[in-house]
Amino acid sequence: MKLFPNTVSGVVSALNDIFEGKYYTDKVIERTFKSNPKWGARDRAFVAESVYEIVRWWRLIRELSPSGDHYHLFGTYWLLQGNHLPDWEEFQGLERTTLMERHRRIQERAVLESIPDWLDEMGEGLLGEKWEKELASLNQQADVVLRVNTLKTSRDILKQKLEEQGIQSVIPEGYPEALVLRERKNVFRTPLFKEGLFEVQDASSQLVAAFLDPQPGMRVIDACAGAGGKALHLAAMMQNKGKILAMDVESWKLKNTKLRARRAGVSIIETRPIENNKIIKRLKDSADRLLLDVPCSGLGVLRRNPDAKWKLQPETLHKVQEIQKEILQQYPLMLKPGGIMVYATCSILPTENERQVAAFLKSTAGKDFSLLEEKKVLSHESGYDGFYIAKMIKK
Ligand SMILES: C[S@@+](CC[C@H](N)C(=O)[O-])C[C@H]1O[C@@H](n2cnc3c(N)ncnc32)[C@H](O)[C@@H]1O
Repeated sequence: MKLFPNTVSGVVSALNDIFEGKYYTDKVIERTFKSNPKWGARDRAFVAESVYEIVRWWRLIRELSPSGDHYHLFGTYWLLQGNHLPDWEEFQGLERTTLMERHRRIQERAVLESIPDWLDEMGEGLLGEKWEKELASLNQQADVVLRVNTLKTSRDILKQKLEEQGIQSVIPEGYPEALVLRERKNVFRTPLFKEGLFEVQDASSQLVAAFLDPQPGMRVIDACAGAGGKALHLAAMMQNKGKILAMDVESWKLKNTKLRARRAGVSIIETRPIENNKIIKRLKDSADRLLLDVPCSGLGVLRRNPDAKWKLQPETLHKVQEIQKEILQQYPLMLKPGGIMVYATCSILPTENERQVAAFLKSTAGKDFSLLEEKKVLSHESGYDGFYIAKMIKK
């Protein structure tokens, strides 16, 4: 594959923003595309994929590169992919045989799998022998998975319409509303997306709404709704009948929920920012179903967000676990007696998952709750993101 100076320069400057400027990869890519409006689909795909893969393999690439210069880092990545480098001045000093020799000498798993030492040690400590396979799986590129909007179409019809646009997909077993694309494609630009026929949502994430067993006409609270991925799924399962209160401490995210609801033809979602704890208390015993899709480390979705490896620190992990604990102490009061609550994370760490639920059930706030079912989804077992879902009932 031929390299072009303008797109390689786009990759290099994106890496600079991510690692020196500390910006998030998805935002940097978005900005890079905006400032290069003339790039075609192939250029964009090259830039996005190169940036994501270099971020994913950052530690290994740095170890193998002759210097920390971002052109050298790009060149190292390019050679590791089995490609040839052009004779550009920026790539002087890079040579395949030396690089491969260095690679062969590396023994440490944390370097080979490109992850910080502390995370590798913690993962092994918490997941034991499953960690190595999980780590390898979390380093793979994620599939693009769609969730069909059953309010507007069916999975078979959507599959057919995608095919007409040249987008091939397969139906995965065990996920009734999912379609997995055969090849990565920017589906957000299709008219089908603009018509609200689907959302992009990983297959594991699609399991969460079903756990809540929402029924048409119910009153549901999604207390950590963010941009509304699961709220939209709940609305479709409820056939757009009843009420969903989408709440979040970050009100700007809820604006996105409203936009997406409009596109999806959903009218039952009401958004409410959580400005203080009074807002929670006023909703005491008001919901038939309560979803706590809590903030987490994101360690189950490293395939999608590899920069979490480098942005996450032991202190931030501790802080997010404290927030999960607080949410579990304060929010369940919104559920009616007899109601069902789901606690979910996109993490694979027991400290964010089953241990949080066990501690809640033992606490005063959890004394009326019992665990009905729990699912620990590991990426190497499912082939999709790592997730945790616990379903509880209130007496
Ligand atoms: C995993 S994300 C939610 C994703 C969303 N449910 C979806 O499916 O698209 C967790 C959300 O919790 C929110 N959050 C953080 N602290 C919170 C708190 N104390 N109460 C409610 N929401 C909180 C974050 O702003 C974030 O949007």
